[in-house]
Amino acid sequence: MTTLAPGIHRGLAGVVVDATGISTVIQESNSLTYRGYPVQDLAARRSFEEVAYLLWHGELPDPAQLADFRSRERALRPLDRTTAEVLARLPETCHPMDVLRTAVSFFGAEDPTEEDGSPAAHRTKSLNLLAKLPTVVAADQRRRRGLPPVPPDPALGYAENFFHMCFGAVPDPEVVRCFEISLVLYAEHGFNASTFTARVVTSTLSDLYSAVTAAIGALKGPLHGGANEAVMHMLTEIGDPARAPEWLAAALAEKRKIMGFGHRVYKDGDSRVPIMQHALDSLVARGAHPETARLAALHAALREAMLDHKGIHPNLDYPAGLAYHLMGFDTPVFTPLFVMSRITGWTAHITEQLAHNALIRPLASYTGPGQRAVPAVTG
Ligand SMILES: CC(=O)SCCNC(=O)CCNC(=O)[C@H](O)C(C)(C)COP(=O)(O)OP(=O)(O)OC[C@H]1O[C@@H](n2cnc3c(N)ncnc32)[C@H](O)[C@@H]1OP(=O)(O)O
Ligand SMILES: O=C([O-])CC(=O)C(=O)O
Repeated sequence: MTTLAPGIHRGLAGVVVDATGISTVIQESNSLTYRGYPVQDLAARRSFEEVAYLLWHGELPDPAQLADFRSRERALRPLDRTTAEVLARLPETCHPMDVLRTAVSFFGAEDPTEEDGSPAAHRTKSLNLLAKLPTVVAADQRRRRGLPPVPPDPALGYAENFFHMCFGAVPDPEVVRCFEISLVLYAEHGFNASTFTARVVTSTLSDLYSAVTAAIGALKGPLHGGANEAVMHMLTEIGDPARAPEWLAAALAEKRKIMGFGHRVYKDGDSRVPIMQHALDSLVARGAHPETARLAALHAALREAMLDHKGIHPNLDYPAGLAYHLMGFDTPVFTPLFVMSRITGWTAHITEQLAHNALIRPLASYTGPGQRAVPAVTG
């Protein structure tokens, strides 16, 4: 391991770079709050739409505010023809996160108010993205399955409508509820890498679409949001629950990172995991299929082996990855599902960054060659 000069914090580990009023992890009680409300209570009692409103406005909506928010979100869901055509031209070999990144960039290019950074303009743009991203994700999954898009249904809530656009049907309320819980848990998590990326872009006084496009790029990586997809690939690679300890020992010997485990902030377990694991358990209990039982046993066996070998706990991506598989989503779509939720946290942070802006520009300790003369050109 490289020894760093004093004062260097590689990866900004442990560095507090600004203040935020949006969310916090309370280490002593291993809990997470959004605007002061414990996330487990929000997941149990509130819809994802209410949580989005809370993150953006600072307070939960009253019934009239919620009704207005819901009707505006529902009206904004359809994609215009040009956007649908642009996205349909992207090669099917590209990752669904590339489709989302392109979509957000295109929404910015189409928006004549792109440069308007006022809080009111930000709220309109954020709601537009919240409403349209599921339409993009669902149409993309269907295209890859060789199916035409299913238009959004304004009679359905956010989570139900997403299932409807993906599969042409809404599953049992219990499955929809598990999905909604995952959206609430994924919505916001402080200065994580993608949110920080959005804040860096915003700090130059660039526009919201540029910040969100960059955040999608940061979330795609497997050390961050890409881990929920990577969990499923890993479970497929291991295959048999009995193989989990031996597979893990070999992977750790090769210094591989085990996807869905570990966290920069939580060292004794991610506060969101018990809630998501409970939702996953309820999905497993519904599935009579032997494949579901095998995957659940494998998931548990790897979690136990990781705790035994390394003492490292799972993060939210570990139960969310398998839960999304059991809900019927294709594996490459798992990280876009994270985007559909985190768009709320990103845009709340973009607005907060602008309200107290300072250009984010750290320093580096130089380790290259000392100053030297440029040699004369020969020949
Ligand atoms: C929603 C989210 O974005 S949550 C994060 C999702 N990402 C993942 O699941 C990817 C796998 N996890 C990891 O790579 C890491 O745990 C991270 C990137 C999340 C956090 O990393 P850091 O805070 O930088 O911790 P760091 O990588 O220094 O780990 C500390 C020690 O634990 C080990 N460790 C941490 N996580 C893992 C893991 N998943 N697999 C194997 N070893 C691990 C490291 O190898 C290191 O060991 P060492 O001290 O012997 O070198
Ligand atoms: O906080 C982090 O570093 C990663 C994470 O769990 C999240 O973004 O939800």
